[in-house]
Amino acid sequence: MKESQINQAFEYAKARYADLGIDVEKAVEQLDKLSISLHCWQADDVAGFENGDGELTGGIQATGNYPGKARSISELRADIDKAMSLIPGDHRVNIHAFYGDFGGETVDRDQIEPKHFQSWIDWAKEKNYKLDFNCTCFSHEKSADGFTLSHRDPAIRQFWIDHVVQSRKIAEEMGRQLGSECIHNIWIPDGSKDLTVDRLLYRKNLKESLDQIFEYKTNDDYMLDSIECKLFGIGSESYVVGSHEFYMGYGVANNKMITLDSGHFHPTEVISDKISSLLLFAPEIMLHVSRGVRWDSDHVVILNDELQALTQEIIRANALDRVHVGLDYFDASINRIGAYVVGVRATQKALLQALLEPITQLRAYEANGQNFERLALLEEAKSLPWAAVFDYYCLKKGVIAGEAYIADIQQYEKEVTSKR
Ligand SMILES: C[C@H](O)[C@H](O)[C@@H](O)C(=O)CO
Ligand SMILES: [Mn+2]
Repeated sequence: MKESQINQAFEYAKARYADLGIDVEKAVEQLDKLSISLHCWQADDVAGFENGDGELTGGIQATGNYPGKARSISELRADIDKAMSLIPGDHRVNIHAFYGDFGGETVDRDQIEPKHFQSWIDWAKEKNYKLDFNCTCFSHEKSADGFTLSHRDPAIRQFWIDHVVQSRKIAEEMGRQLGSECIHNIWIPDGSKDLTVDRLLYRKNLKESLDQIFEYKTNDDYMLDSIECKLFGIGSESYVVGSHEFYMGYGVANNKMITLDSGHFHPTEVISDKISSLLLFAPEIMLHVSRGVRWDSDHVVILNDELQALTQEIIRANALDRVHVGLDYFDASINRIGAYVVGVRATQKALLQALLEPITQLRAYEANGQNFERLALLEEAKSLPWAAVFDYYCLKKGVIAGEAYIADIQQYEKEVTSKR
């Protein structure tokens, strides 16, 4: 796309949106302030760097064997840098605890410390990224029977409690050094393949473990806690301890942020409609935007109806300061850098569309009971020239606009990832 074409299309878009009373420049400014948290685990199929051949467990699976996955911290960082170069704006990187820089040492999960993540912090500082963090309660011998923080054995529970406390300290240090609150997310795989009779016992254990974890007080200026539910996993089809009701109850009772992962609910259940409810009861929301296809399959995020509904709900609720947008998928069947870029750009496009929505008029129609008019304008808004505004935003940020980024990723594949 030629620069002149982009500018010309933008001028038309600006005028078209102005007809509807929408300030396109303001929407671009707002979009530019929206940081998306890029999950580090797409680049290496959730392998981590504790030990090279560790099996991925916890009921999640990265399917596919596309060549070129990152095999080391430096390869992973280079891939993220490449993806970031094709995404307009300043963003965050979301790291799991088993991605520590352990320098060849064996450091068990309950022993991890901020020093094992200093090189991540230094890299983030240099590249102007902010960081988010997660404890890793899977892919470990002490989670092999499917239970961690809710385990029947108090010694195993204590091991995972210690791990999560250490992880929260690391998150706090990341936030302190980078000057931006690091969100620490707790997701655990605990659950059973088949009918479980002592459901209350495990949930009681989990509640007590969380209480103990949060007894360690962190500085809210540096880190924020979030808790993530799930409906089922592979091998935990019948029972998951940390269900939606469990964490919603815990979060509301204890003033904790709730993480909503689009893949963690019934196949036809959407998270977009949960936002306006949760905002009334929970302090903040973290989103793990994913795309489940038939199950929590973690497909690459695309600009589909649910992504649009999700961003509309955030913008309509004026909740950009309380809803944090992160991605969570791991597709090992396609170019992994491409997977990042497609997912983040789709999320940005959805946010932009939502920012450009003729909301004042839509609200007026709704208040007057003019439901045909509301429906018609919602339909018309879908084909307004928002794509021209996104191309302009890319141009303004010095990032390739349109599909031309495909060739750039192909080049990186030829020169870098195909040689791994
Ligand atoms: C790597 C995990 O997928 C991630 O931490 C967690 O958020 C999840 O969604 C598990 O299904
Ligand atoms: Mn998730």
